[in-house]
Amino acid sequence: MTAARTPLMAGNWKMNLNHLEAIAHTQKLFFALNDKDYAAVEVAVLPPFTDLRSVQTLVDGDKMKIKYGAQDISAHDSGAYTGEISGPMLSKLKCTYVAIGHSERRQYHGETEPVVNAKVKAAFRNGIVPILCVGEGLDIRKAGDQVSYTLAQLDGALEGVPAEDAEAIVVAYEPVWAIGTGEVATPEDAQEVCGAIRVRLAELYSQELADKVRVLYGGSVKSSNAAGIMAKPDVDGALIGGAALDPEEFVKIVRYRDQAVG
Ligand SMILES: O=C[C@H](O)COP(=O)(O)O
Repeated sequence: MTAARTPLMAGNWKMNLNHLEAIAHTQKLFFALNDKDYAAVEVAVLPPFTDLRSVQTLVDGDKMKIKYGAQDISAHDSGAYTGEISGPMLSKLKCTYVAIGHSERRQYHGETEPVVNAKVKAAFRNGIVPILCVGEGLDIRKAGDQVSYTLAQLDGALEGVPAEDAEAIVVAYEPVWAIGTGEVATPEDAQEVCGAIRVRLAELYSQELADKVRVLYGGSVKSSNAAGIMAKPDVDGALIGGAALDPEEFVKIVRYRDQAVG
């Protein structure tokens, strides 16, 4: 990656850790991470909605440099949408980020491209940076269509999003077959699609914008494989699931530069 893009290591806790466990977990990160870590890497956690207030209180109280965000956002800002959490609610909690279009939302909650697109716009409308998740399933990968499939998801999610918003977006390439499976994409696999995402951003907007956007890799990232993936020029960080639930392992990933490139 270029020096101009600060790497982002974001831990997606998924539906794990209640608010008491979240407090204990965040405190462990507070004691483990230091200014050198924060100078080298931006660190973020994406807890469940019910944990956000507790995490906010700790981060504010201890002046932690860790960022936090949500795992989803409603496309609507208020109203009769039972069970939804709105952008204004998340921005009131000072969320920096929100994951949008995670494959688990697409797969289990029927999120289509227009829904993902509306959520991306809702995030920007409320001053929250989307971490837009894209990536192919195993059948698509076996057919060799991973690039065209992922770029079509990117196109759909960014439809009607102006450059002044899009330049802040974070894109996470997460091949579905590598999520929670222990099956990691090779650094070359990650680079192929992350590089294609950057080329498409340049086509949709400009090279200058594409050079600013951080493209993450996600899918079975661990401390043992993070350095190899991060060595690729178009990979600017990682969206980490299972390994982010272990604070020590997460901190090792944040310190990927200390690990050997495998
Ligand atoms: O959001 C995170 C990704 O789904 C990756 O999850 P994982 O690291 O458990 O494979």
